[in-house]
Order: sequence, then structure tokens, then C-alpha cells
Amino acid sequence: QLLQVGFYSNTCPQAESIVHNVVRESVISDHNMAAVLLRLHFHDCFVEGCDGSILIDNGPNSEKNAFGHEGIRGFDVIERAKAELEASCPGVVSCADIVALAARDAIVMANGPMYQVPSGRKDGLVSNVSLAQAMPDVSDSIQILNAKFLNKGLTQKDLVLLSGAHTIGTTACFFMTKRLYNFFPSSGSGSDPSINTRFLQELKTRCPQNGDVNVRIAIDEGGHNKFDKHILDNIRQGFAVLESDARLNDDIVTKFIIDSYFNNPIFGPSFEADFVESIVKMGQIGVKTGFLGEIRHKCSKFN
Ligand code: HEM
Ligand SMILES: [Ca+2]
Ligand SMILES: [Ca+2]
Repeated sequence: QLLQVGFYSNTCPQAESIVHNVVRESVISDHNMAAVLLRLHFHDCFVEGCDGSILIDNGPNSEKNAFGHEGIRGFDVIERAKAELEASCPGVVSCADIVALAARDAIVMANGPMYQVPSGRKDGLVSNVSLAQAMPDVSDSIQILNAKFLNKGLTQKDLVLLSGAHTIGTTACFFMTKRLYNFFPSSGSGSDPSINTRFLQELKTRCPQNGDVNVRIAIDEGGHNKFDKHILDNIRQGFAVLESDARLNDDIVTKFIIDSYFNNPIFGPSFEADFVESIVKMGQIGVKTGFLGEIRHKCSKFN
């Protein structure tokens, strides 16, 4: 069974507006929440499919505790939307769909493109800390990034566009240590030579060696509050903050895709339109529909 735009239009007509209002309020009170919710959708989809598996609270064995999900947040927002939905239409709207809808609403709140979200996902019945191997790592090579996306049915074009989600949000210095101070582990030192030299000094100031790894810095230097293609320009000019973003310059195919968004401002492709295609595609990874899965009453617990 395929997902459907407006899946809840008969069974819970207010579903999308309820999610929208909860996301709106959360982003207004904490601007970072837009990025947090967008990242949550990605991490849900890459492990066991877009099925809310990451939301389960099962003690130390929960998927959410996997290293690949380090820093993931936003569960409270999803749970708040779920509580409101259960009050209006009990047992109808899945947590997996709430995550997908919240990501869309978050993008819109960050001035990104509006799009329709196909829905009808069921919530999964599995959540285990050992299942998160599919998550890309910030230090993966471009070959591994390509392979991990291909494994999910996503192309190199999807990899570039979805990495474009880094146009909003921040990273903890935790993820910068290797790139800034230990890029050549065999020698135990060095920084990623692909970083613009002026920018390297700046990054080292923001994330000092042996400093607090919880300090957060913008991922899209000079534009982290706005959902736009600015991040791709930063990446191609040596101003990528995340190592995995910088690696998109290492492959002639991904590099060419990035450049295509700048070569012809009038007739060239639209980053926003292509991003929408890729994120809708990501939202279909491994979905359970029909008789598979369940509709949870609480997003953090199996029924
Ligand atoms: C290509 C592989 C990817 C890698 C290796 C990667 C890695 C990371 C890392 C290390 C962070 C910092 C997390 C933190 O410190 O809290 C981050 C943040 C973020 N990622 Fe990714 N990411 C990837 C792809 C994606 C995709 C596909 C999306 C969404 C479609 C996404 C959305 C985000 C967002 C919005 C943030 C900012 C979160 C915040 O501000 O709290 N990322 N990513
Ligand atoms: Ca999942
Ligand atoms: Ca931006």
C-alpha cells in the first residue's frame, strides 16, 4: 500500500493543523526546534524506515540511545502533538506520520518550501539500540555516504539535496574535534585541509581543542536561520562546517550536482523544488502500511 496525501482527511480532518500548531508554538519558543525536528525525521527514516522507532523509550536498549543518534531531540514536541491528536481522534494518527508532518512544518517555519506530505505510515513494533548501523557518520567517506544512501534507495542527488537540510541548525563541537584537531589519526593531529584557511582559524576559536564539546555552532555559516541553498555555496567554497558536507566536494558527481544550483540562476534547477522531491522520497523509506505495525497511543511506548 502506498502513502497518500491527505490520508487523514476523513478520519481526522484536523490532524495536519494540530501538528502544525504544536510545531509552530515550539519553534516560536525555541528557534532551534525547526532544525531539531527536521533531523529527527531523517534519523527515524534511516533506521527501520519512517516508523517512529526512534521515539520508543525502552530503557538503555532503546534505539534512541544508539551512537548514530547522538544529540537527537524533539521527542517532547512529537509527544505533545500526539496527546492533542489522541484527544481529538483517538487511535487514528501514527507517530511516524507526526514526525514526517512536523519536519515539513519545521521547514516552512524556517522559510523553506511548503509541500504536501504523503501519509498513512504505521508505527513500528521494533526499537533496538543495535539497529542504528545504517546511520551515516560525520566522518564517513563520500563512498560510504553514497552507499548508505543507495542502501535506502536514495541517489547521490538525494544525498546532496538532503545534506542541504544542514542549511538550518547547529552542531555540537563534539562532532568537530576530529575534523579540527585529529584529522590524520595516524599522526594524532592535523585538520581537514579542505577547510578555507581563514575559516579554519574561526572554527578553532569557536570549538577550541579540549574545550567544552557541548558548545554549539551554526552549520550553515552566515545563514543558519534560513532554509535556503546558502549551505551548498558554503560547501563548494570550503566553508562547510560538518565533515560529511565537505566530503560532497570529493566526488565528481556530487560536486557537479552542487554546482548545478549555481551555474544558471535563471534556467538552472531549483534547490527548494528538488529538496522537496528528495525529502518526500526519504519519507517513504521502509514504511509500514495497512495491516503492518500499529497506531501508538503514546509515541514513546508500544501499545
Ligand atoms: C549525509 C549524512 C549526514 C550526516 C553525517 C549528518 C550529521 C549531522 C551531525 C553530526 C549533526 C550535528 C548534530 C548535533 O550536534 O546535534 C547534524 C545536524 C543536523 N542534521 Fe544532519 N547529517 C546528515 C544528513 C542529514 C539529513 C539527510 C538531514 C535531513 C533531511 C539532516 C538534518 C540535520 C539538521 C536539521 C541538523 C541540525 C540539528 C540541530 O540544529 O539540532 N542531516 N547532522
Ligand atoms: Ca525508524
Ligand atoms: Ca541557510
